[in-house]
Amino acid sequence: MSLLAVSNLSVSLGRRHVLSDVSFSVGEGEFVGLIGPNGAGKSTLLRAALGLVGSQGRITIAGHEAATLDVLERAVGIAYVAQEHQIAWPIPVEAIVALGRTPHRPRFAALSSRDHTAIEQAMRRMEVDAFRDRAAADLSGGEKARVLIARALAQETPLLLADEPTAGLDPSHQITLMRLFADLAKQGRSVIASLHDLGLAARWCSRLILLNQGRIIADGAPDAVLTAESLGRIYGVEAYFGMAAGRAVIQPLDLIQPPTQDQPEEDHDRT
Ligand SMILES: Nc1ncnc2c1ncn2[C@@H]1O[C@H](COP(=O)(O)OP(=O)(O)OP(=O)(O)O)[C@@H](O)[C@H]1O
Repeated sequence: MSLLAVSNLSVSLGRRHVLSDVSFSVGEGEFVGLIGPNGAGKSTLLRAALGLVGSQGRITIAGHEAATLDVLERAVGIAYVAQEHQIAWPIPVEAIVALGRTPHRPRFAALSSRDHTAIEQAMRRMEVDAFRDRAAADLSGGEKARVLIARALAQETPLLLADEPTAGLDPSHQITLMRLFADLAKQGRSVIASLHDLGLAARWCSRLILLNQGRIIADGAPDAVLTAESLGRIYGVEAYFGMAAGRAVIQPLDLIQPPTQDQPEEDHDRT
C-alpha cells in the first residue's frame, strides 16, 4: 500500500517556483533519502506533503486524499521531525516525548500502558532516557534533536518524515539513527529523510530521490542515483566510490575544477 503518494506537486512561495511537477510514491518498508543541494526544495517538499505549505497537485496519505484529513488524522499516518530543533519550554524530556502520543489519546485522558511502552521504547532508542527529567530547553543541540526524533518515534506512525535528522549528531548517534530507520523499514514502516551526508545516504537508504531546483532529477537505488556524473553535474564535486563490509562508500573529495580559461600569454617579443 502507498503510505504517501504525491502527483504533479507544485509549490510557489512568494514569487518563487520552489517545486515543479513533483511526483513519487512511497510504499511500506522503504527508507528513502531525499537529497539535493541547498535550496533544492527538500524541506518544502516534506512540508507540502504534510500540508504545512499550500501546494497544487494531489497528495494521498495511506490512500486518503490529504485535503480531507484533519491534523490529528494526518498525525496518525505521518510523524515529522522539522529541520529546526527549537524547544523553548522548560518542560522535562519525557513530557516532550509523550506529546508524540497525542494523536492516539482521547483528549485529557491519562497515558495508557500502551502509551507508556511507546514512550519508553522511543526514549531508549534515541538514548534520551538517561536525561528524561531534565528540562528539554537546557539540552545541547544534538540532545534536543534526539528528543524530537524520540517524540516522532513515540507517535508510532507507518511513515516518518525527517528533515536533516543527522545534522548536529555525533558519528555514533548518526549511525544509530540510520540503523534505526533501516530497521523500521525492515519492519514494514517507512522513513523519508532529507540528508546532506551522501555517505550515510548511500550506505543506509534503500532508495534515493535527488532533487535539484525544485524538480526530481533521479529516483532509484542509491548506486543508480549517486554516480560520478550526477555528483559532478548537480553538486559540482568529484568523489571516491568504494565498498566496505558489503556496502557502498561515497566520500566527496573536491570541487570539480572548471577548465582554466587563461592560457599563458605568448611572449611576442621573443625572436
Ligand atoms: N517563505 C519563502 N518565501 C520565498 N522563498 C522561499 C521561502 N521558503 C523557502 N524559500 C526558497 O525555496 C527554495 C527551497 O527551499 P528549501 O528550504 O525547501 O530547500 P532545501 O532543499 O531544504 O535546502 P537546504 O538543504 O538548504 O535546507 C529556496 O530557494 C528558498 O530560498
